[in-house]
Amino acid sequence: MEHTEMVKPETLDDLIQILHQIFESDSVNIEEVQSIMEAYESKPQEWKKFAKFDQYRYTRNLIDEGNGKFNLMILCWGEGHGSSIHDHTDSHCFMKLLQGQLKETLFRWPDGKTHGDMVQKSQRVLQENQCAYINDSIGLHRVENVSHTECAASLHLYSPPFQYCQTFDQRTGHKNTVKMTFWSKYGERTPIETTISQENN
Ligand SMILES: N[C@@H](CS(=O)O)C(=O)O
Ligand SMILES: [Fe+2]
Repeated sequence: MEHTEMVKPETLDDLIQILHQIFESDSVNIEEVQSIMEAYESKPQEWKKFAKFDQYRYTRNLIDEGNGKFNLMILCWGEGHGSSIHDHTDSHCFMKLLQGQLKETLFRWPDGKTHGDMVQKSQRVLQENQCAYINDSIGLHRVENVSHTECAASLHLYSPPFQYCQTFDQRTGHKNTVKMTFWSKYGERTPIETTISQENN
């Protein structure tokens, strides 16, 4: 078994550098990535240049393209913002809380036969610095900042990177394919004309 030394990332730059090393290998060790991301202690001054909020919905802000192996981004959740129920296009999804709290609700994939409400599997509240993991074999999820007074920020790593996902109607299980866009890249707001496509919320 390949063995990578578990070093604690002292800064966000450190974390990014370690992630680059880990993803040089063709196989992803889920526990390793999860514990490295969890070990980074969030310091807002290191990531605030990427964290751009919108009044109306959560934003996706690209930080790093991981040599084509992964996309690393900060998602910014205003008070009451949430995602739709969605899948992760057969990728690994790691999600680390940088600030605030997020409620994650897991759902079963609709089986195409039964009608009506989608089946909820579990629910949890993710705390600062915690790192969650999901993929399509675990299920679907919805993520929400249920606070009416605090915003939240989360660091997401997707491998391999993807641009489209499926969203689901909780009442019927019907699905739609949506293009996911970036509100900003490398700290710069994405030009308006490229953000006209539908977003995942
Ligand atoms: N997977 C979602 C965020 S979340 O709700 O996990 C996205 O990338 O936009
Ligand atoms: Fe997600």
